[in-house]
Amino acid sequence: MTMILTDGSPGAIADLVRRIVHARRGLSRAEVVAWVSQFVDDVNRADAAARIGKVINTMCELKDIGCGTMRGEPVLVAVPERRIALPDDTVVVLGDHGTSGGTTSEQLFPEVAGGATESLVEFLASLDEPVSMSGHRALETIGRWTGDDPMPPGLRMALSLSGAFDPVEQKWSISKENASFLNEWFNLAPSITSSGEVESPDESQRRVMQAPACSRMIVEAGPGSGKTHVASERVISLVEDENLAASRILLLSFTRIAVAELRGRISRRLHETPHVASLQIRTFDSFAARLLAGASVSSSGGHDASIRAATRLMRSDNPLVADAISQLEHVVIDEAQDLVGDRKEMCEAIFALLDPACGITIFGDFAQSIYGYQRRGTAGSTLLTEVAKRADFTCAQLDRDHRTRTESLREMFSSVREALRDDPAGSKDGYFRIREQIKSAAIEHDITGFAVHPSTTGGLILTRSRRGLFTAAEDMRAEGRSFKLRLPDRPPRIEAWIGALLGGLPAATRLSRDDFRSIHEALNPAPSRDFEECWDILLDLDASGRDHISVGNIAEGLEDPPLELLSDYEGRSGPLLSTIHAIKGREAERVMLLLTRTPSSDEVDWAEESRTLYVGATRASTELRTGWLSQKKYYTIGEPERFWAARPDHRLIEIGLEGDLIDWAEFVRSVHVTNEADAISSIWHFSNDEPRAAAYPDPDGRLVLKTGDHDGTAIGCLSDGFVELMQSLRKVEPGAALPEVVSGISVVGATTVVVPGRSGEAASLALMPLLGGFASIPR
Ligand SMILES: Nc1ncnc2c1ncn2[C@@H]1O[C@H](COP(=O)(O)OP(=O)(O)OP(=O)(O)O)[C@@H](O)[C@H]1O
Repeated sequence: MTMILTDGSPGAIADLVRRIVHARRGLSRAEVVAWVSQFVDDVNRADAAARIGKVINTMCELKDIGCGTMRGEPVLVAVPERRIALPDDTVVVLGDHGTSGGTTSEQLFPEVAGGATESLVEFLASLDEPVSMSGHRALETIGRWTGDDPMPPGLRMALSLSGAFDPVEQKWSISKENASFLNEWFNLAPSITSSGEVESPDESQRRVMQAPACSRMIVEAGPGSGKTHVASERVISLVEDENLAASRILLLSFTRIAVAELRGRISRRLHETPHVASLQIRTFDSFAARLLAGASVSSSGGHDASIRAATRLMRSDNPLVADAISQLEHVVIDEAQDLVGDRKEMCEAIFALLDPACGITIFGDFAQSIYGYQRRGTAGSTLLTEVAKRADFTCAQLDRDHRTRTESLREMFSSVREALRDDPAGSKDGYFRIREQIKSAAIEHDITGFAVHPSTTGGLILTRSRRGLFTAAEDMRAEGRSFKLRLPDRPPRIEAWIGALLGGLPAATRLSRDDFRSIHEALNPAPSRDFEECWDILLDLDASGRDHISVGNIAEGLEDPPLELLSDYEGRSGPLLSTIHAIKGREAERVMLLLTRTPSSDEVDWAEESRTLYVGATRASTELRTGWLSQKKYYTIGEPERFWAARPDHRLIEIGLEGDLIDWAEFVRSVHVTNEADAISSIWHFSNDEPRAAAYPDPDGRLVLKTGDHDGTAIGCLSDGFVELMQSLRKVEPGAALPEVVSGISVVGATTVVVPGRSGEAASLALMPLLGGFASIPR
């Protein structure tokens, strides 16, 4: 072995460590440190030893060398070689390779020519702890860790492999490709834009934003033209420039997430405006629920039934309702191309009651109309097409695409939209032509192994159908990849710690900071947010401006929860898997659009299929890829569709859709829950452990979900709707005897729920489990 005086760089130290371990196959750690120290040119021996120690730790962590103990003494041993391909196409080698990286190399691991044994994707996927670091600043190619918290081990390992990394100084220098890969992998670059920055409008946007408050306007424009952006700017301008009172503006959109995003953006901009909280920014469903509650009309049977009841109410000449609606001075509606059936009729009922001076701004894009199956016989009719026929509306356009970052995407966004406009009826040939146009705008297409493709570390993975989504999730799982899953038709999730801490307390309960601290400290397992963070969130929700909180106020604040407490997916890190339908209106830098060879089913609506592909492809701002998916076979049942499968002695049925559990108040009443706090504590424990639960029949003929066996704590109760479906799968009458047990139900999390007060009392809080997977029903 030649003796070299090193510059003390981590790469040089690693090289020396590797040499001696390679030569001796295994020796004590102290011996390695002593041997390497003599070559390190540092006057302070203790510093040098500490430096060498850190490098050795990093090498052990990455299994470049093995570490263990022999007779109580730490030892280092040689381990087999692994070659890891990095996103920038270089290959680094770990383990017992006998390759010298050169004594001045900044890199901890030498680069080699030739094939790799695994990719960085596989390496990172194999780590135990998936890491999502959203909220941190994105990594630059040259940088230094400045977070107050210690650098997560996953990031440390990834940086060590990706280029020059100094584990002592926590500094790095890596290639552009590797940096962008790591940003995606660790969620460092926000992939779904929800930025609240003020962007200066283009001319066409300005015309819409600044139109007189009384104008009635349809704004029909393509993806990325800023419809949602302009919808919120329109509201801001109505308040700031046209002096409309916040309470007289109604903005309706589809999902709670979209509404929370709009509300967040608008209230940040209007924070100095008095009564900004009285802006009515709602989903169609919550608008209907409010209207019914205001008129003391109760409605059961889910969202669609409430929408129909609200429409009937508005058409019933009820003076209170007519008065409330006629007070409005402006109504804004987003995504009008998807307003069909009951929701479309509800909007028309609203319009009929508006004062003639009330303005209306409707945003939509014909090319993104993808809810045809809701139409029920009124083919082609959406709020957008209906209003376009009215003489009292003018049409405006937005003419710039603000989403795309590449020329090929920009070109595809507009040419496919033209193709869709030219052929509204659609055809099979037209569909395949559009598919080819989309594929040629992709930076890669025909990807077959999307689940091992290095691009699928972040961004969106989109499927046409739920069936495709389930299959894609299974493929990712089989490769050990972490991902987030957005299942349509699932209940919304509000962070569970609120229900876990305050659930079951009477609405009138008041808590001081110290009271809350002791509840927070006692919660086991501890919530993911620390005491200070939780307290600040609750003070905001309470909104009374006092230094204590009341449960009733928090419950009221959660009726329109802020975005930071809401999520519409399960899983913590990795790309977001979603159906195209469930992702409309959102965007990401990177999109993997998964195609199936031909759309299945006998009666294909080719125009709708084409528009759906278009919506999927236009979510991408920078990188679009297309891949192939071979869908698994499942049977479906019910509306919305859910999967089931037959087994020799049982059937499996998908569980966890919205409405599969009865609501909290009914659960407490009908299952005779005497101690709500106990039930909530069990739900909290259960949702953290994510084990399986089972449902057992009770004497009243209900299927009660329990932890453990029949004597476990009740944590929920299956709804009549679910039980009916289940009985029909068993091919028995709905009222026939229930099975002795329905097992295998996964508790995938929990959500805080608001429990409406009885007869005018304030609302309170509870915690409900979120279910997933397939329930097993004996034949
Ligand atoms: N004037 C502008 N300047 C800069 N960025 C803008 C501007 N207008 C919109 N954007 C940005 O462009 C992107 C697309 O905007 P937005 O999502 O509102 O479009 P959209 O028309 O609603 O799209 P889609 O129909 O696909 O839902 C967003 O990231 C938005 O912040």
